[in-house]
Formats: sequence, structure tokens, C-alpha cells
Amino acid sequence: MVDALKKMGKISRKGPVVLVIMDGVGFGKYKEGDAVASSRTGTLNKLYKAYPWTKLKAHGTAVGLPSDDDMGNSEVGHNAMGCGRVFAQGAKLVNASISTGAMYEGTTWKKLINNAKEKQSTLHFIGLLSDGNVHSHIDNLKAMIVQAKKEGVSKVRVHALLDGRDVGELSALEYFDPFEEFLSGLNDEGFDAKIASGGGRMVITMDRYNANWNMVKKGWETHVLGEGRMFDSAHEAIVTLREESKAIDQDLPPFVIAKDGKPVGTIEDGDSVILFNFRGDRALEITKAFEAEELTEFDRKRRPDIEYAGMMEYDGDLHVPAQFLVTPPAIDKTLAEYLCASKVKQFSISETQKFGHITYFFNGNRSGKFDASLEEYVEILSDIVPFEERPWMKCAEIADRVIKEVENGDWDFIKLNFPNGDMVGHTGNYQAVVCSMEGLDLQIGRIYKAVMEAGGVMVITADHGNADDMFEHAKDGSVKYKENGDPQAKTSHSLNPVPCIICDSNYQGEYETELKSGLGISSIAATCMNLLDFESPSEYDPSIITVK
Ligand SMILES: O=C(O)[C@H](O)COP(=O)(O)O
Ligand SMILES: [Mn+2]
Ligand SMILES: [Mn+2]
Repeated sequence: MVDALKKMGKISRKGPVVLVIMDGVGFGKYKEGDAVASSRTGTLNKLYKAYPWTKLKAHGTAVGLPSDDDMGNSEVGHNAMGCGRVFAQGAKLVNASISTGAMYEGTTWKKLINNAKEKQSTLHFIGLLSDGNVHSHIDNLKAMIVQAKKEGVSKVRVHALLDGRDVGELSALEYFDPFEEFLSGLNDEGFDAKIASGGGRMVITMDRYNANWNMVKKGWETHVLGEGRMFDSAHEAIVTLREESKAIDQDLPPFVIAKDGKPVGTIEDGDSVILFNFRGDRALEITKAFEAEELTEFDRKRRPDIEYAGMMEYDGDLHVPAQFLVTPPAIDKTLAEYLCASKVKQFSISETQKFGHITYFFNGNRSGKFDASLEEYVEILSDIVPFEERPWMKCAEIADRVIKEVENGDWDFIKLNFPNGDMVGHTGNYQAVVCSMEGLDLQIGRIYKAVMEAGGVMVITADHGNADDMFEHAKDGSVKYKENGDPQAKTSHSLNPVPCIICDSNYQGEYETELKSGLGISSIAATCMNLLDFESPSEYDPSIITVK
């Protein structure tokens, strides 16, 4: 348990500090494709003129990723904002564990490998097949397969999800084709590795925050039971299903690879299974499907008796999964924990799609509260729809509730995540993103009014960019076009910086109006502490404000 924070005795506000996280809203680098800049955001424009603001780094090493070529993402972004400093993140830790060989010395790896060897059974890998480095990296998978062969495993089956969300929207074959070749190169009379099933990551297996368990059910049927449309190869499945459905990769229907009408890789008693995604939000449900004795969410029909391991521990509170390959970053001393120790009353809210971001990710990948008597978490249920069809999502409902809470005056610190910029940004639909940004801006205006009336402070920021970069650009900065002349949509996050605006209802000159520059989003935590009149702990990254 951390100590209570020290009071500064310098900043006193009647109302709460309200932290607004606009998920996926950054400052575009290119004019073309910047759906944030090209939206009518009357509120934000007004706030930029009236209040101090700065740009914060939200990608690469500033959020604990291996290099500055890595875009930011919600996990590392919320970890940084909620924990006040930067930890080496999953992408970096897994990479290191594999390249030093530490993973293969661990008990979990040895147990799964020995299980497959002793029982002459199959080693399965399930996960996202791309180099997005948000949930997984294909190089990790390849390295593990090579090692498994070296250690004497004879049969490997890969259940590969198409990405198209952290990488190009139609890039799957750039990963699948060379990967199939890679497997063929390894295969010999003693070793047999194949892709056994697959599908789009937004259709099967990778649901999060209990938004749509039907996705997990479909994933189970595809990977475990081998039920579904059958194809001779992943290449054939992808080409055919694309042609028929016109879907982009993340939405491609599921497929099962079969030979002579029989699936090549169902998951059976005695097998070993590794979920090779390192990020937790979209790994928890499929993990539960494998691990739970009783499952109420869907009928598994058959639950194989297997050795199951995740790439990482996905929930540090609940210790899920039971077995994992790499220990996650030891994120401690979070903002919420410090605020609880200091008796600060805190309210957190988002809709389902980002509910865990503002709670679980923000608290360093822990699902529980630090002090239930001081904290309330509210989830507004997300619609189960393609978000380009409802780009406003639940931003009005979130704002309604926040305004009510601000007016009631029960909380010292309120934090919320608006998913619009990100969830709609991932669809690649430019018009929908503009609509999402304009809807969001209206709601920020409503919250702003309530916070000013209550005499509070509103801090507006984001976890990484997305909506600010909606077109693919060539290295020389020019927009890439499709054959039909439309710009090529970019569905993934951007490498761009994000805003931090401090709207203070009652500024009395207690801090410099010029905000510090060159900082990253990890500085949000210390900033919120200062605005709540606390000194920030020495281990935290510096506050954006300089208190006089
Ligand atoms: O899981 C996802 O939707 C994407 O891979 C990353 O988006 P997020 O980091 O904003 O959740
Ligand atoms: Mn995000
Ligand atoms: Mn995203």
C-alpha cells in the first residue's frame, strides 16, 4: 500500500478535476486524412484558444514500446496515464524473453513442450498473425515454432486471426503467405506444422470486456471443434472469403482448414495450447473459455483436457491465466492507488468497448478497485454494431452521466474515456469518423459547461492517435490511392502526439500558464495530482504544470 500524497496547500477548487480521454484523437501529421482537423469541432477550437494546452508524446519509447516506430495503443497509453511513469511493456518484454532464450528456460514453456512430447500430442498456437505489436508479433510465433521443433515437438497447429486493424486493412496475405512458406520450410518427416483455422479478429475469438461473447463462441467452434466452412489452405480461404464477403481483414468470416473433409487441427485431450497474444483485454474471454470449469456464456459442447498457457499474465489481480510464459511489467503505485490512500473520491466511466481501458488498463492491468468505499466504476453498454453505422456511439449517454455526477458534487476526481475517435477510426470510414468527432465535440462542450459551473477543472487528452490519420501515406508523404481512385483507408493507430488542454474554472495564477513541453502522456498522472492540490511522488514523471 502506498502512502497518502502530501498536500501542497496551493490549489483549491470547489468542483472536481475531470479527466477526459478522447481515445484515438491526435494531431495529424498530414492534412489529407486528418479527420480530426477536418471536423467541425467548435468546442475544442474554442478551448484551444481560451486555455493553456500542449502536445504530448503517445507512441514508441514514450509509452514503453520497443522503438519509436511503434504506434501507441490503449493498453500502454492508459498504463502510462494511470501509473505516472513508463514501464517496459509486453511487446518489449516478450521480445527480450525470446531473444535471450529466457522464455524457454521457464517452467511453463517446459511443461507445455514436455506434455506435447510425452503424449505425442499437438502443440497449438492461437493468436493474431501480424507484426502490429499491439496484441502480438508474428516473429514471436515463428521463434517459438522453431524452438518447439528443436525441442522435439512433432506436431504444431496454428489458429491464426487476421488483423487489418493494427496493420493495413487488406494486408493479411502479406503475413499468411510467407508464414505458410515458413512452415513448409520447417516440415520434414519428423515435424508437421500447419495453419488449422482462422478468421477476422473482429468476428471471432478476440472480443473484449464481455461486449459480444458470440465472437468467442465462434472462435471456439472454429479453433477447438473444427466446425465451420472448410478450405484446403488459409490462402484459399482468405481469397475466397474476401471475394464473397467484400470484408476487410478484421471482419473476414471464420474458416477451418481440412484435408479429405476432416479438419487438420482440432484441439483434443492431451494437447498443449499457447495463446500467443501478449495483450490482455482481448485475451481474457477465450482464456476463460479454456480454463473455466463451468462456463455460462456459451455451450462449449466439448472442453478438451489440455495444458493451456497465455503469452503473459493478462490480469494481475485475478491471476489469469493460471499459466503464462512471460511475466508482465510490474506496474505499481498507480494514480488510483495513491488517490485512495489520500482519501480522494473517484468516479470512472466509459462504454463497454473502453470500460476496461479506464479501469483495468488505467490501474496497471488490474480489474479490481483499490478501495470500493472511495471508487465507483460505471459501464454504459455499447451497441453491438459496426461502429461506422453508429459513429456517435454512447458519447451522449456518457456525458449525461458525467454531468449528473458533476452536479451532484460527490466526487473529487472523475475520469472518462470517449471511444469515438478510436473505434470509428478503426473502421477506416472517413465520413463516419468526422461524424464521430463532431458528436464527441458536442458532448465535450456539455461536460465543459457543467465543470465550469461546478467550479472544477477539466483536463482533455488522449491515449494515442487514430482519427487524425485516416489515409495510408507513402514514404514521401503522398496519399496512396486504390485502383478506383479513392484514398486507401488507414485503420490502425497513428504515431502522432496528442493534446492536453487544461480548462480551469478558477485559475488564480497558482501555476505557470505556459505548460511544459516535450513530455509524454505519463505526465498526466502527476498533473491530475497537482490539480487536486497534491505533490506528485518523486518516482512519477513530471507534471505538465509548474506550480508556483
Ligand atoms: O484491440 C484493438 O481494437 C486494437 O488492436 C487497438 O486498439 P486500442 O489499443 O485503442 O484498444
Ligand atoms: Mn486507445
Ligand atoms: Mn484502437
